Amino acid sequence: MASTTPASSSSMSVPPIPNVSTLPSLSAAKKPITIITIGMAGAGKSTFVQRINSHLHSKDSPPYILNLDPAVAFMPFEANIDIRDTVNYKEVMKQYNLGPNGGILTALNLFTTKFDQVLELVEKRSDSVELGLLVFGRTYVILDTPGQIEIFTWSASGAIITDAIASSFPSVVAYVIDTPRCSAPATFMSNMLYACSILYKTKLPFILVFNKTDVQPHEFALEWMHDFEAFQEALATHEGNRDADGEPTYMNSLMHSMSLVLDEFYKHLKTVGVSSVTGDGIKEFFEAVDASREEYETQYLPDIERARAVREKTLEDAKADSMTRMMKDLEVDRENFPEAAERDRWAEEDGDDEDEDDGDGDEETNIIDRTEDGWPGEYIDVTRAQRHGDEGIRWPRPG
Ligand SMILES: Nc1nc2c(ncn2[C@@H]2O[C@H](COP(=O)(O)OP(=O)(O)OP(=O)(O)O)[C@@H](O)[C@H]2O)c(=O)[nH]1
Repeated sequence: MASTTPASSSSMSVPPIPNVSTLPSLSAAKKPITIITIGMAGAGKSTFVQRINSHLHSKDSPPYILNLDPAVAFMPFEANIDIRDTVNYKEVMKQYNLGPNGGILTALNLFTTKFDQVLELVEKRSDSVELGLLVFGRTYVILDTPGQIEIFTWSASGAIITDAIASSFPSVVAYVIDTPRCSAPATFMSNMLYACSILYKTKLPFILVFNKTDVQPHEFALEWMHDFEAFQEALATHEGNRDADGEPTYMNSLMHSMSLVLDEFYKHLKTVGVSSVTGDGIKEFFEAVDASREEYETQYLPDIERARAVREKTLEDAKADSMTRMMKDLEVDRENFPEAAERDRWAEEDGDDEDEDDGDGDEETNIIDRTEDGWPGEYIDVTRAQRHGDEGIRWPRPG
C-alpha cells in the first residue's frame, strides 16, 4: 500500500478525537480493563509490563499490549500494536527538524490521528469468544508509554489517548516509580507532584507502583505518605533546609506547604510495592487493578460519560454552526455571481470521489495488529509535510 502524509495542513494542529461512540461496544461484563503504564524514563515501565505480561500468561490470560513509545530500542515483550510500525520516529525528527523529545511528542500526535483504528482493533481482538463452557478473550489491555511524561500532563495526544481508552474500557493508571531514586525527600516529593498532575489530567483510578523493591523496599515511602510528621522530620534532616542562621530556608517552607497539598492527594491512591525483576508484589498489583475496575464503574464512569456527552454536544453545535455559516456564504456568493454558480454545478461525469485520495494521502495508513497481520506496518509518510510558504514548517502541535 502507498505511504501517506500525516494529515492535511489544517488538520495537523490538533489530532482529531476518535469517534468512540461509533465503535461496536462490548457488554460491560466482557470488557477488558486497560492498564495505562506511565512513569519517568528509567522507572522500569517496560520491565514492569513484561512482568505483568508473563504473570498473565502464567494464568492463561494473555493481555493485549500496545507500545506507544516510538523511540524504544528494545522491548522485553511482543506488542500486539506497536507505534513503531506506523510512525518512523527518526524520519519525524529529520523532516520536522526536531530533537528527541519533540520527535517523540510529534510521533505520538501523528499516531493519535489513527487512534480510532487502534480502538477498533482492541475492541475486536479483546472480544470474548465462548466455546462450550470456556470463554476466550483478553481480560487485560496494557499500554506501555514513553518516559516523557509531559505527554500526559500537557500534550493533546496524551489526553486524547487516555480519554478515548477510558471512554471505551474500564481503565486504570499504573504510575511506575523508581523507588531507590526516591529515597531523598525532595525527589520523592517532585515525583509525587508529577503523579498528582497526571491524576488531575487523566481523572482515572490511580495506582502508585513502587518498583525495584528488590533494591530498596518501599516502606519508607508509605510512612512518608501516611504519617505527615514523619515526612516533615525527613525534610528537616535533609541537607540545605536551614540557612546560615539556622532558620528554615525558603525551599523548606515551600516543601512543607506542598506536602500539605499532597497529603490530600494520597488519600485517593492505591499503592503497591513491586519488583519487576523478581515478580514480588505482582499479585497485590492485580488485586489493586481489580478494585480499580469497581471504582471506575461506580465513581469514574458517570463523570466520563457526562464529559463525553458535553464534548459531543459541543462538537455537534460547532458543526451545525459552521454548516449554517457556509450555507449563508454560498447563498451570498450565488446572488453576487450567478454565472459562476451556474458553472459550479456537480456533473454526472465527475463521478463519486468518495474513495479518491484527497491529496493529503492520510486515508490509507492502516494500523496493524503485529501478532496477526503482516509485518512491517505502513508508515505515515512525513516527507510531504514540510514547508508552507512563509509560515515555516507545520507539524502536529499539542493543542
Ligand atoms: N533491580 C531492578 N531493576 C529494574 C526493575 N525494573 C526495571 N529495572 C531496570 O531499570 C532499567 C530501566 O528499565 P526499563 O524497563 O527500560 O524502564 P522504562 O521506564 O521503560 O524506561 P524508558 O523506556 O526510558 O522510559 C533497566 O536496566 C531495568 O533492568 C526492578 O524491579 N528491579
